[in-house]
Amino acid sequence: MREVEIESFAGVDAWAEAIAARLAETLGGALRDAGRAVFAGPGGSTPAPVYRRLAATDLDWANVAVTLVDERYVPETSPDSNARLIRDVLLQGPAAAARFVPLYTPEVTVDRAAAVAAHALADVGGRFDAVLLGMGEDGHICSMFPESPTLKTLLTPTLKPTVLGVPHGRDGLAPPQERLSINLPYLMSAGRVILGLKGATKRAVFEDQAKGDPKVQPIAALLANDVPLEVLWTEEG
Ligand SMILES: O=C(O)[C@H](O)[C@@H](O)[C@H](O)[C@H](O)COP(=O)(O)O
Repeated sequence: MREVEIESFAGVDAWAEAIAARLAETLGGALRDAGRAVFAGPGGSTPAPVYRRLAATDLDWANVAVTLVDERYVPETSPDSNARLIRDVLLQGPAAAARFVPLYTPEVTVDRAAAVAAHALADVGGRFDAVLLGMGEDGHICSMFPESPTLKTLLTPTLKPTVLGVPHGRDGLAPPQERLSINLPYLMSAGRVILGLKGATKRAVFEDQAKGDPKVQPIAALLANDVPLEVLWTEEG
């Protein structure tokens, strides 16, 4: 199990600036080396300050594909939609030129939507250059929720990178949503994975979960499977 240093930042501005700069650096490197880049990010309440800064970065955004690490199984008109957050906050200004690859597909089952999303991600290379993750206070990342029936499959390191449908019931939303989530192999094959944490509670959860069982605890799985992980934290919750 790898040890990962938690890098501390005094305040959300410095924290968001540092994360956005590292994501932009990695995307810029992929654009220089391969002429294209792929970014995957989360929804939730944490990433917006990072997305605002990343959106303003001077990159060749027309050659960047932007996608999600997970999605609630709702249309973009829903306030719960992660795609809506990406379109409203990240795909603005210079970044509006990026190609967005959603995970949600209307009028199918969540598992059919996951198969369509897996195909769409494979179409943009089946690998992420830069990934931003958030974490819930239960230690979930992406839609890898404790005790979810899909958790063990999502955390199986030997599968190919893919997207799986996640039954509702564990995400703490009201009403609980079915979800779509990338699996651990997508994080193992990524160029850079940054986990952004805010507040003392999430820091303590990370430190506790890091010692856990990689078969059923996502943070432990990140550390046990050589994910190129950096953890950036700020006290400001
Ligand atoms: O769909 C989502 O909710 C996110 O993609 C999810 O993976 C998020 O990163 C965590 O739930 C943390 O959420 P907060 O940032 O709101 O704490």
